[in-house]
Formats: sequence, structure tokens, C-alpha cells
Amino acid sequence: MLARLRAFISAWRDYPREKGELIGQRYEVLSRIGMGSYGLAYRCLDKLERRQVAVKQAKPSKRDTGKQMLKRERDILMQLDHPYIPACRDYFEEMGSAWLVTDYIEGYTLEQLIFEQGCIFGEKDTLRFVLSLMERVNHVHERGFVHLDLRIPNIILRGDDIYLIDFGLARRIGDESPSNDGEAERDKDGLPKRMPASKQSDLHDIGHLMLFMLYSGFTPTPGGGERSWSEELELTAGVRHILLRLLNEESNPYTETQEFIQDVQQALSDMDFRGRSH
Ligand SMILES: Nc1ncnc2c1ncn2[C@@H]1O[C@H](COP(=O)(O)OP(=O)(O)OP(=O)(O)O)[C@@H](O)[C@H]1O
Repeated sequence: MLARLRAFISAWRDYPREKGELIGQRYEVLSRIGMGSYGLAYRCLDKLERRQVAVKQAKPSKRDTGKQMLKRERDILMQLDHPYIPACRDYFEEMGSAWLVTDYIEGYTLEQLIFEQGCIFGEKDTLRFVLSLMERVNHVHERGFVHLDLRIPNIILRGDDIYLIDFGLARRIGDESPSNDGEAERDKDGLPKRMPASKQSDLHDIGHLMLFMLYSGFTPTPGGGERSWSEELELTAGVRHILLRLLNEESNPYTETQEFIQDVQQALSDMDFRGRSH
């Protein structure tokens, strides 16, 4: 009974803001764009600067935890400065909630492009795409951070421009990384091991992201049974080698981002060479 009452009070406290409501006396809610376990996100109109912004709210029911998470995201965003990473515009606390305001990126997430719009990415498209994405990721790494959530819903395309969003799980390199990963290594008590945040973790995520892109062109054979990606996808040796290293499925995983970028460039130039000689 007590648990049900608690859940009811939380839901009431976290009730989303309605269209037209004003937040921080300045941001008018245009629509709700997301609802996670710790926060909500809105597309708002900044009445002062007359432009759209993305506003993230820490759920009041999460109290200090929610606020601390949003503050950390703000602190990290404020140390980044890249045209394809939304800048932090404002942060404030009001009515028991914390609010983080960033640039709003109008476009489609990579997830929407693949699963809703049916976009198909071949090997070349995928390699060119990750090369651009790595330029954003490198900026994050050079400033001393890792993103730790490089997934298809966190990449937005506006035309040909690729934006990297959602720094909610990002950490300083070497800090304890958050455990959001069902596949995380377990300690002797069966709890997920908290590993220091490392660039390798981002590279591993890029491997999965590439698989999502490459699978966009895959049609399963009926009754074909379950096979591994390396059996299902028809890949050139260069791309297969890159994926094996990214996904730690070979004895020499990438230790440096630059090594990965060089392999991508090499695979692309091999494809161009083969294209010319045919
Ligand atoms: N700057 C932005 N511009 C446009 N859309 C954004 C922006 N930031 C976030 N969004 C969208 O808002 C939604 C939620 O944002 P975000 O992923 O940052 O929050 P979250 O609480 O971490 O959610 P999730 O658990 O889904 O990752 C997503 O659909 C995302 O595409």
C-alpha cells in the first residue's frame, strides 16, 4: 500500500509541463520530446532570443540525484565547444526541479532514419559517417571526457550535418563509469563492475553503432536461424577487421582512437581503389 502511495506521489510530482507553459519565466513549452527514468525533455521557445531550445528537467521525485546528474551534464557541456555538439545555454533550479537548456537540433536521429525512414547504409556510407562522428568524439576526448552513450538515438542528422547529443552519462576520463550496461562485467557478488571511464568504451559503442548501420541493408533469410554478425553480414575484409577490433572480438582491440581512424581511412581508400580498377 505504501509503495503504491509513493508511486502515486512521484507520478504527481513529475507530471510533465503542458504546451504553452512558461519555464524559468523565459522558455515556453512547444512539445515534450522525451521522458526517461530520471528526467523529461521539452522543445521550447526561448522568448528572449526568439529561437528554439531543448530543455531537460530532472524529475522532482529523484531529488538530489536528478539534480546532480543534470549539473554534471551541464559542467561537461560547458567545457566543450564544437559546432556539432549542442551548447549549454542556461541552467537553473525552480519549483523543486533542475533545468538544463541547450541548443535545439532540428532533424532526425540515426535511429529514426534507420527504423522509421528505412534508410540503408552501405559499407562506404557507414565508414564515411563514423569518420565524421569521430571528429566530434575526438573533441570530447581531447577535452578530457568520454561520452559513454554513443548510440543511434543520440546522433541527430540535420541534412548532411551530424550532431552528437545527450551527455547524461558522460564522465571525465578515468572517473568511475556509470553502469547502464546489461552486458557489463560482474564482480564476485554478481554486481556490475564499475570500470574507469575510458576512450575504449566509446570505441566499443562505435562498433555497435556501425553494426546498426550495416544491418540496415540486411534481409534475413526465412528460417535461416540465428547467426553472428560476421556470418550474416557480407563485409569486406577491411570492415570486418575494424569491427572485430572495436568489439574486442580479436586479441588486439584498439587502444588509440587514431589507430581506428587510420584503419577507416585505409578501408575507404581500398574501396575507392577497387572501384577504380573494376
Ligand atoms: N539538443 C537537442 N536537440 C533536439 N533534440 C534533443 C536534444 N537533446 C535531446 N533531444 C531529444 O530529446 C529526447 C530525450 O533527450 P535525452 O536523450 O538527452 O534525454 P535522456 O533523459 O537521456 O533520454 P534517454 O533516456 O532517451 O536517453 C530524445 O528524443 C532526444 O532525441
